[in-house]
Amino acid sequence: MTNDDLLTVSSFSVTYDVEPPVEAVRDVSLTLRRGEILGLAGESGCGKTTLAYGLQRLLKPPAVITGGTAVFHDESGEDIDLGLLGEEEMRAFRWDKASMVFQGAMNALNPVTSIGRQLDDVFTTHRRGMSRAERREEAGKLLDIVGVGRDRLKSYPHELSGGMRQRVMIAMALALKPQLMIMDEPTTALDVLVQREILQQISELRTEFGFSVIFITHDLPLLLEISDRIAVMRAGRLVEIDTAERIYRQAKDPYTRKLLASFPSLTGERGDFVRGTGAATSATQAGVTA
Ligand SMILES: Nc1ncnc2c1ncn2[C@@H]1O[C@H](COP(=O)(O)OP(=O)(O)OP(=O)(O)O)[C@@H](O)[C@H]1O
Repeated sequence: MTNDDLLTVSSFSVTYDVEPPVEAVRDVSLTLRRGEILGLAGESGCGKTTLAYGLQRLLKPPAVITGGTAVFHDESGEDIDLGLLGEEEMRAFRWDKASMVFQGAMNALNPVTSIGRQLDDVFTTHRRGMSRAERREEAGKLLDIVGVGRDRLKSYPHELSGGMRQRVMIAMALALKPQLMIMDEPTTALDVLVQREILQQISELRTEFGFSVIFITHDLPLLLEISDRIAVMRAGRLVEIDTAERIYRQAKDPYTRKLLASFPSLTGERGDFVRGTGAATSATQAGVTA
């Protein structure tokens, strides 16, 4: 392990204790680096969501973590074994150090409270020392950062489009400057253009703020665009983990190659996969996407 690592997952396993039991995550080991976007790919049902929720200790019965560890290497230098945190500590950890944006999160906003107030609540609960003016300033700044704009502080969720509401959720996830953001299909419900814009922004934000992202989707072309590395899961197991470029050009595992081949947009001309600082744009221009 080096200082560049943020999270070390070792032999992590989760079973749904139903009849017959479902071994949803089997013996998964991986290391997440500080500041990287790690894409988690694989067909529906391969265990992506279960792994993400398991790491955040958000699973409910009948799910049981049957083995393994997840250790968070905090920027303070402290190593935090997530399995050893109590419920309260884990809740604080989730806001403070590792936030989550899930599919349909935009519908999780409170419909009868303005978005400014909802952002304010995050600070009132978790940053008790902040003054009212500071909270307001910070909430406005966050709305600017995610492209909603501080003039929307007084808006209610129903006054915003789906894309705007999802951006608000991303602002909330960013509010306490976490070191990790786990995003589970955060943009699938949105229009493709809006989706791209938001992802582009997340990529820029992580460069600015230095947080890591675990990004889950079964949209492999999209992952190839935005991820630094991609982890491929199949039937609960991690079959391959490598840079997006190597996954695209020379995937080692036959299943990864099969998965790539199932996206018509990726099977045409090879060799035109370009990545730069504006990864999403360059890859799109290179014709990698659908
Ligand atoms: N509450 C549950 N009870 C029993 N089995 C479950 C439960 N939740 C999920 N599973 C099973 O666990 C396995 C992994 O599911 P999971 O949702 O983690 O996969 P996924 O890769 O995230 O799929 P998707 O992309 O469709 O969300 C699947 O076989 C699923 O049927």
